[in-house]
Amino acid sequence: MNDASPPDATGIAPSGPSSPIPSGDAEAGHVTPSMAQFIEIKAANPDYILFYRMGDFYELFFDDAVKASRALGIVLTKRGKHLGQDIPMCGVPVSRADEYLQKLIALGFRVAVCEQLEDPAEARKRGAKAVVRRDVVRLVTPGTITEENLLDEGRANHLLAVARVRGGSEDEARFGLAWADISTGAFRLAETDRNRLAADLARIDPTEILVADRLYEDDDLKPVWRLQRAAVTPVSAALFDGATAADRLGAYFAVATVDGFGSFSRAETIAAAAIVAYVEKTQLGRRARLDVPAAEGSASVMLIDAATRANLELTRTLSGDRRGSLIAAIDRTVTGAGQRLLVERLSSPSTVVAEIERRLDSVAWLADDTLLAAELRAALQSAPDMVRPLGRLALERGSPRDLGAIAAGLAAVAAIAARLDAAALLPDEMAEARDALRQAPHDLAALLASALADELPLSKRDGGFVRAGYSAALDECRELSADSRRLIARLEADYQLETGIRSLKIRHNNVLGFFVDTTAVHAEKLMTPPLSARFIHRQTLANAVRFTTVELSDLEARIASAGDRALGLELEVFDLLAARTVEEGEAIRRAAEALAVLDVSQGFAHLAGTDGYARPTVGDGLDFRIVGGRHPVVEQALRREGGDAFVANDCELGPTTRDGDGRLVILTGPNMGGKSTWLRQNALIAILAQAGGFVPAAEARIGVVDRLFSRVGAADDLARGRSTFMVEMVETAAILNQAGRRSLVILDEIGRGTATFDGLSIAWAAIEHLNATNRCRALFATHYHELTALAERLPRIVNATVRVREWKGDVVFLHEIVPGAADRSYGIQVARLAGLPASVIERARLVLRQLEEHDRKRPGLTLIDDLPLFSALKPKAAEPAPDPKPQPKPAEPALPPGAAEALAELAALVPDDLSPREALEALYRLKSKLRKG
Ligand SMILES: Nc1ncnc2c1ncn2[C@@H]1O[C@H](COP(=O)(O)OP(=O)(O)OP(=O)(O)O)[C@@H](O)[C@H]1O
Repeated sequence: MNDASPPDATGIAPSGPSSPIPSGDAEAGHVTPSMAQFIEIKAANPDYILFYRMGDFYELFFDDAVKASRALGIVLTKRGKHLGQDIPMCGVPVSRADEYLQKLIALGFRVAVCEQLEDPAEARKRGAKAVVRRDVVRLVTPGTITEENLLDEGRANHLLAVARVRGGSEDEARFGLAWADISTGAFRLAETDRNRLAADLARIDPTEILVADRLYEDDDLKPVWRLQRAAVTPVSAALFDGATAADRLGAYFAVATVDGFGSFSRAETIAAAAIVAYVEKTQLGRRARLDVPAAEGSASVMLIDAATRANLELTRTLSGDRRGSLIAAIDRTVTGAGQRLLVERLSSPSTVVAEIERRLDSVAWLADDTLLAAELRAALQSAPDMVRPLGRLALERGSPRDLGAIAAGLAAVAAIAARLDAAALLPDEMAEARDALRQAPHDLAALLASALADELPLSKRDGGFVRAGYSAALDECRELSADSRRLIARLEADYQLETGIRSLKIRHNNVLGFFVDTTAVHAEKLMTPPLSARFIHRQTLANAVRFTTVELSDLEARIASAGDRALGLELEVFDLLAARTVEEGEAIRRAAEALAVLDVSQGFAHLAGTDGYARPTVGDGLDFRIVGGRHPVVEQALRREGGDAFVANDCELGPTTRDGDGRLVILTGPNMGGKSTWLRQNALIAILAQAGGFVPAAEARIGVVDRLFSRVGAADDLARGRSTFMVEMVETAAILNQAGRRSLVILDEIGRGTATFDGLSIAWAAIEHLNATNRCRALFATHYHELTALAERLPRIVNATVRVREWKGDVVFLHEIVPGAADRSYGIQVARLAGLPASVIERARLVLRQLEEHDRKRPGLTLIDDLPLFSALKPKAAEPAPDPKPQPKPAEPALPPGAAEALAELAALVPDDLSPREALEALYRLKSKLRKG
């Protein structure tokens, strides 16, 4: 489809006063005033695609046109020449600009919207060559959008800045993170280090990341930027200037010092100042309302690195869909704000037991009082989002519908507050929410309800949004305009009578305004005296002739002026209502947050009721005891398919002794038995519990997990030149280097991507390291049955397996996890189920029998049994102490007879002195020596 405007589609002559581009005959080297204007505006916004307003189109030129036409799939054309070269150009109609903006923003582009600031007629008054005044009115970037249709209702839109503050050495660099959602005003800060940086970015999941140029080019950080889904925007180092950061931040919030906001680290303050500077820059003087920044103690959230987050499919699946993710399975919220809060809680599960308990108390209370929960749910369903409309109103980008949303939201707030007032003894979190609802500006709600019409237009310029009866002056204007319409109807009847033309009509269009319309047959009559004195000819078409009259023109002027006046009055009412709403912004925002909290709680309570989720017990110990646990996503999928029910399974990872560390379970079992499912479900249960939700289990007791690691599934990362095995090893390295005593680690089939013995050895050593050095709670699924021997030697390691039943040579999966070790993987049976040709299966059985026979004769485990214990203890960083027990020398391999003589000759050979033929002969000689010996 060709959406690009043709070169003259603007209706403005290419070389006319409003065109920045010279016409085709412009001389090479000559720059017209209009071209100079374009170049100046573009030069001021070099990093932005410039949407250049020309009449009904936004035109794009030069490189912008090339990039955008490719990204948007619109036709690239050319318009005129600059310095002797064709100027590439494309255009998008103003009426569809949002749609194109959305696409460009989603692709990570930034757009500068440049408008005509005066009518072309105004410009012409200054002279034939005068250029229409234009300027950029808005910079649109992924992290600073506020439009409803550009935002995802259920997702926060975070703009994030990363500031680095160096300490004495490279290792000591600290990173300040500041992130804000200008559509809601949320503004947070955190400090992190190089190790945790990627995990924190994955947790916050921004849409745009700001970094200083130098950081953007930093070799150590480049891989981090490359991994982001967000647009990473390098900006001038001036935005991150440490010396002025606190003052700039204070100036944004109009306070003399930011000390009152809380204690921020230097890195956090610098990042926060970069955010406000960028917001100011992109909003061009309009002040986006942001909350006072709140520092988030990094110790208060469970850290989940990017790979784990992706593998566990928390908020989206590996293929990027919400469907099939954890959030899609457990989300029972009914509002956009509730959904956003749920995503935030799942992405950053708490590690503070008191906070988790507060949330769980609300869920438990609502799960108990199902009647109140149902009423709350119904009331929330009618509560539109208030925070984003409020943000738009504050930025003077609001519409009557935004006011309508606030009005409807406040009505829901009042209803819910009244319902909660009637409830006795609310838990703390809900009581706080109720208080915030009570303090909502209820008089504003009444004002909006009395002022706004039932049907509201998208744009305030369309008018008609003020309710009749609200403003006497407006009602008068409207009556006048309605009256005039009645007068027109009367005039039409009079003209019909006077002319005797029954078919005569008074019509209206945008070009002529009101006119008298007759068929060509009757026109002659109106064009001859005496009627011609009254009816003034305007236009002749094929079947119609159009006239005007003095009365009609007068009436038209009256209607237009009444309409203008009415619209003017409506706009005044709008400004007043918007100003009142923005004044009450704080209270509205608090009420909206309270609704989101209630929505998340009712969502979890609803889920508990429909899906049988239970309240977990979360404590400060190292417990991990799940009874009857299920996988939230797999369980629902099985239910949907209507096949077998999900088999619930227990998991015990708590310490075996009073002050001991948690356990490590080695899970062996058949392919397709349910190993991966079990591993993941236990991680998901921990996340849900610490997010403050009920969990899919009969019982769950969890000692707070501070960091969750997983190594499950594997995919090539060819873009970064990493094979599947390499990805696996990089992720395993991160776990072994970082997991601590409070962490939960799940590892699925470590080492399977390489030769059997290499893989087994790596898996073996990894388990020893987890046991002795990380000392964390861990689940380790493997097909290396040899590893189960470790459970006998290391007390914290236990074996578990998945039960199967063999039936007439087939395998039946029972999906039941039981103590013990598997002796085989049933891989061939699974391959048969998958439809491998019968001949291949038969052959595989034969090969397997032979291999097993061979293995029985030369059992490989003796070597492993001989390995020293605790070999994975961390080596001391200081000078190595002399080893008290010298390591036994590896046994010399027995050499074949004749080898010594052959080796001696080999040592004496100088390959460079030999011709190819002599070399070959030497080789034969050496071989025959070996044989003879
Ligand atoms: N507890 C369960 N109850 C019912 N069905 C289950 C259960 N666990 C797993 N399944 C079913 O079995 C399938 C295979 O499970 P899963 O991928 O966890 O097996 P696996 O042991 O990890 O297999 P492999 O070793 O081949 O990777 C799942 O897709 C699911 O349909």
